[in-house]
Amino acid sequence: MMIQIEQDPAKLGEVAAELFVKSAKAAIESKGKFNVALTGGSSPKGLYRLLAEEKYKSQVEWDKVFVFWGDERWVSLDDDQSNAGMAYEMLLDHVPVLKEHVFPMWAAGITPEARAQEYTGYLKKELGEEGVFDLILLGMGDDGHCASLFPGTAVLQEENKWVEGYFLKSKDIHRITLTAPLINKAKKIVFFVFGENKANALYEVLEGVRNPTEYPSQMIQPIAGDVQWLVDEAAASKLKNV
Ligand SMILES: O=C(O)[C@H](O)[C@@H](O)[C@H](O)[C@H](O)COP(=O)(O)O
Repeated sequence: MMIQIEQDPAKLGEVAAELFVKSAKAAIESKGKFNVALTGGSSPKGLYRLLAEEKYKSQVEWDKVFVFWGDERWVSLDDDQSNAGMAYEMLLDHVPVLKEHVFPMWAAGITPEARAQEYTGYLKKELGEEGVFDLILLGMGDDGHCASLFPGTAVLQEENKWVEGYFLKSKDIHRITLTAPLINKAKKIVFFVFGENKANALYEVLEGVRNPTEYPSQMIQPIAGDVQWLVDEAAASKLKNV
């Protein structure tokens, strides 16, 4: 586990962009492709903007990049709430990624539960049975959730499935999410945690007693890979061991 704290979130966007490029290069060099899961929320926007700029864009072999998501709100791509819609707008529409290599979680005319199975099929095809992502980006909510692993939800108990679709009562919306066991197989996981409203949850997740039902981000402990936390000073303000 590594934690980097900066006053300015823009600096962390640059750190993440360097890391994305490095991770893509290493994966493409070793196996000819890069499997990445993107995150929604506001925190990764700086990273997406940078990756769409020439400086970083030119360093990635986009035709070898396979794009998935950590989670999605069950809304169509043109909805303001769509994580995939945001990523297209900020990044994917501006880089030469191949359309058939981009896998939004939402699809029309199917239930989120059935889509979760379908999505698992795409993952098995591109990642293989091992299910090891090269890179997974995650945000964290002020309640300690990440992806759509929300406090007190049944998906937190999942041990086998890679993807789950379910109705999130507290937000009155269906969600689809990668499960913790799949996320934990990744080579590299990067958390973005920006803003004072995250300070309490971040303290609980990193330094509080173990209680993943209440603070699901505590479940993210890669088996063989590593996790890097990119945190601004406001979000880090309650941490003691840094
Ligand atoms: O669909 C979602 O709800 C997101 O993927 C979620 O997990 C997000 O990353 C956090 O809520 C942090 O969001 P912010 O970056 O906007 O604080």
